[in-house]
Amino acid sequence: MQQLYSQFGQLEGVVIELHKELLAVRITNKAATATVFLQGAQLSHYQTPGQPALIWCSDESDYREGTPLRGGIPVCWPWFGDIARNPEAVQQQIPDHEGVSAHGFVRSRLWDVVSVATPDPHTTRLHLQLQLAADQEPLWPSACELNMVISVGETLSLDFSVTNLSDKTVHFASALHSYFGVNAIDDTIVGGLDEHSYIDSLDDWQEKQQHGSLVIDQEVDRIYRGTNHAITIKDAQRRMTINSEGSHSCIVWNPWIEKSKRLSNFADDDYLRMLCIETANAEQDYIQLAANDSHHLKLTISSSTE
Ligand SMILES: O=P(O)(O)OC[C@H]1O[C@H](O)[C@H](O)[C@@H](O)[C@@H]1O
Repeated sequence: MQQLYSQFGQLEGVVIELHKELLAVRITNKAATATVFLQGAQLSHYQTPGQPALIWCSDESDYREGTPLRGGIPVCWPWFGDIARNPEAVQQQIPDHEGVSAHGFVRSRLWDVVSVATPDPHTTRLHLQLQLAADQEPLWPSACELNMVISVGETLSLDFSVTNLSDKTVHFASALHSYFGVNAIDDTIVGGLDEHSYIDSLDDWQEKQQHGSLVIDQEVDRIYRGTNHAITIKDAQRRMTINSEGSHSCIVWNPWIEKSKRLSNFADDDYLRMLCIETANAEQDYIQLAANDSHHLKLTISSSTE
């Protein structure tokens, strides 16, 4: 912490802080506030002045090493959800599937801070990195470099990139598992999914078709296909817009009443105030990355009250 503080803690609007066992960078500039944890490069908070927080994070998160926070934007990599539900090519990259947790392993790993910059009073840019050396990771033997650049300003943007440093093509799935804060889930409409097909994981992984806007009035856990355009979340207070690059799939998830009771670090009624729209490379949209190539998964979030 001392070293981080002397490197980056002197910058105006940048505070290095400890939440129980976890280090975080707290950012304040003229346009927004944000908090990013070094564990998992996980953003937990983003808010613009006079607006409710855009990103939701559970008050029950326990801030322990090895446990991702419940909320914010966890990074899922190199598989999404249950490993057994990933494409064969992704599963084959992982040597041993026994007892592995959902959503890969990098969301609970400690990332390095490469730089923090404030190019102007309205923008702060944080660059985090995770180096995976060849044959050092039980769950990922190929050498890869993961970078996350988070820009905090009037909009929030994340650029998650993977560079394949091995001499073979690698295959992976990924997601920026964003938990959005909503005023009331039963007064929330998701736009941008009309006429898209999706996989319904709650109905035997059947393929279905979305017609019109999506209203959340029950448990929802779906992988939408072909979502390489803006998606909107409209509640009583505002419209949030999610733009992505390098992604053709997104997951829409709300645990609703019964699953909320079973979820870790989640209050029974938290489902009323959150909705996950996860910018992803999931299911058939998994990434095949040649040696020395990089893939960028980018997400930009903005909101307006009109
Ligand atoms: O509890 P976690 O491992 O963080 O997963 C939370 C949720 O993530 C995704 O959205 C999945 O589609 C859900 O099935 C899962 O319950």
